[in-house]
Formats: sequence, C-alpha cells, structure tokens
Amino acid sequence: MATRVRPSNKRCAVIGGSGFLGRHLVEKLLDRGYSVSVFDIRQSYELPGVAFHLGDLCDKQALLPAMKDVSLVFHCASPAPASDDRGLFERVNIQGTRIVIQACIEAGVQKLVLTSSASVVFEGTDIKNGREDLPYAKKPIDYYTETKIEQEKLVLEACDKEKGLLTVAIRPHGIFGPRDPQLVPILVDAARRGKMKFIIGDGTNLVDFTFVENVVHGHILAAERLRPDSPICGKPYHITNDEPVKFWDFMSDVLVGLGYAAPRYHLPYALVYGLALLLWLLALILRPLVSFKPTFTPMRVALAGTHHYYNCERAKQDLGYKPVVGLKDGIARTVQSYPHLRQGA
Ligand SMILES: NC(=O)C1=CN([C@@H]2O[C@H](COP(=O)(O)OP(=O)(O)OC[C@H]3O[C@@H](n4cnc5c(N)ncnc54)[C@H](OP(=O)(O)O)[C@@H]3O)[C@@H](O)[C@H]2O)C=CC1
Ligand SMILES: CC(C)CCC[C@@H](C)[C@H]1CC[C@H]2C3=C(CC[C@]12C)[C@@]1(C)CCC(=O)C[C@@H]1CC3
Repeated sequence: MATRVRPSNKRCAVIGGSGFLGRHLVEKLLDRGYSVSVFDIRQSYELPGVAFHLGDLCDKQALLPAMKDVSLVFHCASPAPASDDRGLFERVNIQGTRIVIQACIEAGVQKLVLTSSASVVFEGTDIKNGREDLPYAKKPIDYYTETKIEQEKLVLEACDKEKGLLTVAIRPHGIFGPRDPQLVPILVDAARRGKMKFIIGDGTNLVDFTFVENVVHGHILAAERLRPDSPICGKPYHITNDEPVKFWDFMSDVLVGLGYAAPRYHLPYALVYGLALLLWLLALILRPLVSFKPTFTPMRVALAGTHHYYNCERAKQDLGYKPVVGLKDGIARTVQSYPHLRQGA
C-alpha cells in the first residue's frame, strides 16, 4: 500500500506567485526557510528553491502537482482589476477559486490563505475606519470587486475543521512597492500625458495605501497562526499601513519623487465622475468599432475622490500584526525602484 507523505509545515504553494504581491511573498517565505512551489499562468523570474508549475488555476489537474506534499497554500492570483472582462473575472475568481478549494481538499492541504481585498465592502461612497464586520457591497463598483466578494465568501465558508482544511482571508488595500505593475506605472503614464494636473474634489479624502512588505507580513502571520483552535479560522482581516493618508498627498509624493509636478487645480468630484461614466459608456458602445481605454474610469475616480480607509485592530489583536515599513519609507523605496519611470528617463 502506498504511504502518504505527511506534508512538512514548511512546504507551501503560492498561486499567483509570479505576480507583484506573489513574488514578494515568495521571497519572504524563502527567507523564512519555507520551500515554495509557484503556480501561475506565467513565469516572470527564477529563484533557487522555487519550483514553478505553469497553468490556469481553473484546471484542477494542472494545480494538483503544485500542491503535492504541501501543507499551506496562498491564493493571490486574479485577473488585473483594470480589465473589463466580466466572463474572465467570473471564471478565474469564482469558478477557479472553487477549483482551488477542491484541489486543496484532494491534495490534503491543511491551510488556505486567500488574498481578498478591503474593497469588498466599498460601493463608491466614503468608508472611514471601516471594520471587517461592514456588510459586503450590495452594489460593487466593478466586476473585479463583485467577484472578489464571491471569492472571499467561498474561501471562508470552506473552513472546516472536520475536513481538515482551515482558511483565512487577508484584505489589503492599495498595495504599492517595487515592481508594482499598476499604481505607479498608471500614475506616471497619466502624468506623462499631462493628465495629472487636477485634484478630484477638495483633496482632503483619506485613503489607505499599503506597502507590499506589510501585506506579505500579514499573510505570513495569518498562515502561521491558523490552527484548529485559533480564533482566526474562517475570518477576514484588514491589513493596511495603519497610516491613512490624503489620496492626493500620496499621489503628489510619488509624482514629485519621480520628478513630475504635483496636481494643483481642483475639479468637482460629481463633474469628473459624470464625465468618467459617459466615457466608459461611450467606450462600451464603440467597442465593436474602436478600442480605447479611458485613464479616468468611474472606478478610479471613485477611489480618488472618496474616503476609504480601514481599521486593522482585529489583525493587531488576533495576528499580532504591526506594519513593518512606515508609509514615508515605503514611498521612498518605491520611488527609488523605478529609475526608468523618472521624468526625462
Ligand atoms: N494590487 C492591489 O492594490 C491589491 C491587490 N489585491 C489582491 O492581491 C492579489 C495579488 O494582486 P497583484 O499582485 O497586484 O496582481 P498581479 O496581477 O501582479 O498578480 C496576479 C498573478 O496571478 C496570475 N493569474 C491571473 N489569472 C490566473 C489564472 N487563471 N491562473 C493562474 N494564474 C493567474 C497573473 O498572471 P497575468 O499577469 O498573466 O494575468 C499574475 O501573475 C490579487 O488577488 C488581488 O485581487 C487586493 C487588494 C489590493
Ligand atoms: C489616474 C489617477 C486618478 C489614479 C492613478 C492611480 C490608480 C491607478 C490607483 C489609485 C488607487 C489604486 C487602487 C487599486 C488599483 C490602482 C489604483 C486605482 C485597487 C483597485 C487594486 C485592487 C484592489 O483590490 C483595490 C485597490 C484600491 C486602490
């Protein structure tokens, strides 16, 4: 009879490990003595001690080899939020997550840590110091958020001590840091096209931006504290820098750090949101004829003009979480890591 090897608790798999957050997580896990399998649709780097498994997470047969003898799985894969492809989000974030859960059960994985998002409660209106018990958004601002909600519910409901699978969800917000493919590159692209002269609204709205190493720290704490007797089973946790900042101050610090001018002129929020909605509709209607992607989408305008910051007391209490890199330091390290995006480069 074949004997089943008991998975070592230092063997883990990172689904989405080629992405921005995934790669930072892999690097920290290696530092901490874990051996890591990466499962992703693409391979973006090579590292000693990391075994890559390429495939689509909707394919259970492709996933299973990455989970062999693994006790802990991190699921941080998702299509990019900027995509407008509802079918893709539903397939990957909802059906794919069901498959990830089935594969974990089949492979005998004991712990599943999901990267969710604090945006699962965001409907485009102010959230100040929001706690985890806020209800899920009834009118999510886009397909990305809609499917992140379903994904989180699936993972948290799958937590079953009897079946031997424990789950927890990390809800980061506005992740930034070296190698981020969206926040800084989109901002710089807008600045280079002369679109970052304006502040949407009065510029006083507070937002969480979270340095990637803090997000990684939250994931690893959650994984290591996830045991049958711990209070964290089946729960979501906000992980932020715990330093809400004015959205436009953060944007200005990054832009000025890279040699661009800070936005100065104010535009009314309702006007810009209305225009963004019109443009979005126009792009949708004209899609069969011409393809254009507006920089100021309704989702980005809502994020740029409202308060959305979250309380991370629950993570402090249950996980012993405390940010390891402050906001100022995080911005400096981020700016330094993008020499090719500097003004004039
Ligand atoms: N960035 C942020 O500000 C925030 C992110 N999050 C969450 O954090 C997680 C990581 O985000 P981030 O690192 O920024 O994103 P990235 O796009 O950098 O990383 C996601 C990775 O998953 C891969 N992937 C996508 N679809 C599949 C699939 N079907 N099968 C296998 N791999 C796939 C992507 O490949 P490819 O690039 O080819 O699509 C990419 O390598 C996501 O779950 C996201 O929802 C939550 C809050 C904030
Ligand atoms: C053109 C400008 C008005 C805005 C440029 C910056 C934006 C690209 C980013 C500002 C806030 C960011 C953010 C996300 C993506 C990038 C921003 C819109 C997320 C939507 C990423 C995925 C999430 O789960 C939530 C994030 C909220 C903040």
